[in-house]
Amino acid sequence: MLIGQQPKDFLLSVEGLTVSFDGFKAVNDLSFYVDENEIRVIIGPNGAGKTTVLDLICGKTRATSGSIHFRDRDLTKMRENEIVQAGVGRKFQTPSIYDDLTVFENLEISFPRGRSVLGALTFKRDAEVRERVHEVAEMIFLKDRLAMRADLLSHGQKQWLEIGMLLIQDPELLMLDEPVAGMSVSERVKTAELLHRIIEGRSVLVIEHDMKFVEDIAHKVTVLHQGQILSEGTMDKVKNDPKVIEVYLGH
Ligand SMILES: Nc1ncnc2c1ncn2[C@@H]1O[C@H](COP(=O)(O)OP(=O)(O)OP(=O)(O)O)[C@@H](O)[C@H]1O
Repeated sequence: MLIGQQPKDFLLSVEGLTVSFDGFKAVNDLSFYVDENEIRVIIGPNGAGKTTVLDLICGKTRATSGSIHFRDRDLTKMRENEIVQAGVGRKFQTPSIYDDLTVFENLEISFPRGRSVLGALTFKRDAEVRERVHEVAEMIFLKDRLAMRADLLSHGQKQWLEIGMLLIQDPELLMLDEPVAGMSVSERVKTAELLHRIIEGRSVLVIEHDMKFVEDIAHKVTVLHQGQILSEGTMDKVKNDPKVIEVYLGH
């Protein structure tokens, strides 16, 4: 085999992706590729198609044409629950946690069922779940809040808890829609730290408007405009791109 002639192994390959709503192409022949262990941020003006791209990847919206390969599986041919099982986790803007359960319980119920070897003893599974809950709680800065009811957490802590509920399922691709909206400055800094921690063994795809946060987390930025890529590359490259300044950053 010749070096340099093999296709690169991307975690996610989006190719020629298009979706039309009554003839309006919200996403129009879009192609982009996400590496393993990459934090990719999608930015762009309102209505650019950012949320629709995440909806297409998680199977909430069906593509009109194109493909979304997650390793070797085409997500456009799979149902939402199959996509979750394949290792794609998605967090929406509003946290969907169980307010009347504790932090521990919220994490515990998110642990995937039936992952242990069939016939494993219950106490063994319980120990495994407990260990994983503690591991994740530590990661999301909530290890001292395990016994607290979720509704007593701050807005930022609720967002972290929901990220934790996804992390406990160990997705290979985690998608987050405006994760720091409504957070304090210190919570934003900690969220950036959290994302850098969790990319070991996974990639993260984030939609974000807060440019300081984007600068802190993005390995690569994709700028969308009218369902197409306007610019792509490092934050430094895109923020100095005259096209991006004209349609987005200059406003
Ligand atoms: N189910 C739908 N039916 C019809 N039009 C839709 C549908 N979903 C999205 N759109 C349209 O597609 C376009 C892209 O919307 P989308 O929400 O993806 O943009 P966005 O970049 O996420 O914007 P924002 O930053 O405001 O969240 C918009 O014009 C929107 O009105």
